[in-house]
Amino acid sequence: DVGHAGDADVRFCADMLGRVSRSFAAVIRQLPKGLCLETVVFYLVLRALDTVEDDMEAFQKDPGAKLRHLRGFYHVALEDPEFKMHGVGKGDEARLLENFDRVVRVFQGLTPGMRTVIKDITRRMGAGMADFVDKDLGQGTISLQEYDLYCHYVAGLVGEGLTRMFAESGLEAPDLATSRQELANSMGLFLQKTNIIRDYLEDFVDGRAFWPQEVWKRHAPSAVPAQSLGAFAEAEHRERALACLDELVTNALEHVPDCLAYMSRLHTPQIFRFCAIPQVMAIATLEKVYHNPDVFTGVVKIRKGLACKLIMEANSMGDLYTCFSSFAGKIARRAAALEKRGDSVSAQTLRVCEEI
Ligand SMILES: CC(C)(C)CN1C(=O)[C@@H](CC(=O)N[C@@H](CC(=O)O)C(=O)O)O[C@H](c2cccc3ccccc23)c2cc(Cl)ccc21
Repeated sequence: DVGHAGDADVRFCADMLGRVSRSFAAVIRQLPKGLCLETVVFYLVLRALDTVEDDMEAFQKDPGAKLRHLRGFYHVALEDPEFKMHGVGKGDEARLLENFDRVVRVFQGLTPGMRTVIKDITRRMGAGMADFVDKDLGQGTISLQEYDLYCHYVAGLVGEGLTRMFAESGLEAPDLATSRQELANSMGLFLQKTNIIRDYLEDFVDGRAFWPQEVWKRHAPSAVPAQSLGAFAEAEHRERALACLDELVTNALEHVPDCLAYMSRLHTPQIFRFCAIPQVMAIATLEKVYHNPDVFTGVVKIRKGLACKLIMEANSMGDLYTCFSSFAGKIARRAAALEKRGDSVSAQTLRVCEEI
């Protein structure tokens, strides 16, 4: 029972989830009652916010409007049961915003505790996104510290929100929500950094560059910002581009011990799987992109067959240790071979892989 939100609204949310998130929808649906609908709403609210942040055309005539929408989304969107947005995003994401009032009515049917978490995370994420819109990400984030801060806003906060929702549902211990913020943050950073590394070309074509200048300047031919990032796609800069890529993969791998520590504290099987499946997909993706020039000419995705195998082997910490050490071992072997050829980054990669 979700209060005055009609069944039609709940059905809309369930249908929309399947449209905006390919394989992850099935993972959310297996969550227990008392957490499933809450997570669907949370996912859709975050997706709506992400759609506003991502739209580079809709606010061209009034850039201030994007900042106002991002900073005000938690209040305007989640308080107004008639809230809709037209002309933002495309395809199913635009449809989500045009019918957002239906999500709001389901949100308002959730318990006060759940609403508090979702509203708090939406507020802080929107404010953080707005800060970075100003920084003109076309030049890439400046430093590794800003890279971590951006990932904290768009993904680390999701970890904090989910951790608090797990506790709110009574299915996981509250201590996970208080003392373990750092671990929950790492869960998000690991996923987001993997996405940013994998989506290099796609983002560059969209005029966005999330790769931190602090890293690619070290390897980029000339210090001309926007071109350098694009120059990586050209063959003659291939070696430098791969060194930059390997450094970012190594940086992402540093979060693995925290992610494993976080998941070792989960007790509910469905919640464990909900957290573990994106993690095993990410470690497999990092292994596939490490020192892989295809990253600069297309989007490197793991094969469907491997994805299915990973999903079947994400049921216990034993499964996770096996999966993570297997992929870390593959990366370490590639790094060792590169180090023999005088590669500069691979020694650091080896050190990080030995920690996993
Ligand atoms: C940016 C992001 C990593 C937070 C996005 N994010 C995720 O990536 C999804 C997975 C997903 O959407 N996969 C896509 C793959 C793809 O789109 O390429 C799929 O369709 O299979 O998982 C995360 C997610 C799941 C479980 C625990 C998490 C802890 C901290 C942070 C995020 C956590 C997620 C949970 C929620 Cl509630 C909302 C968003 C996310």
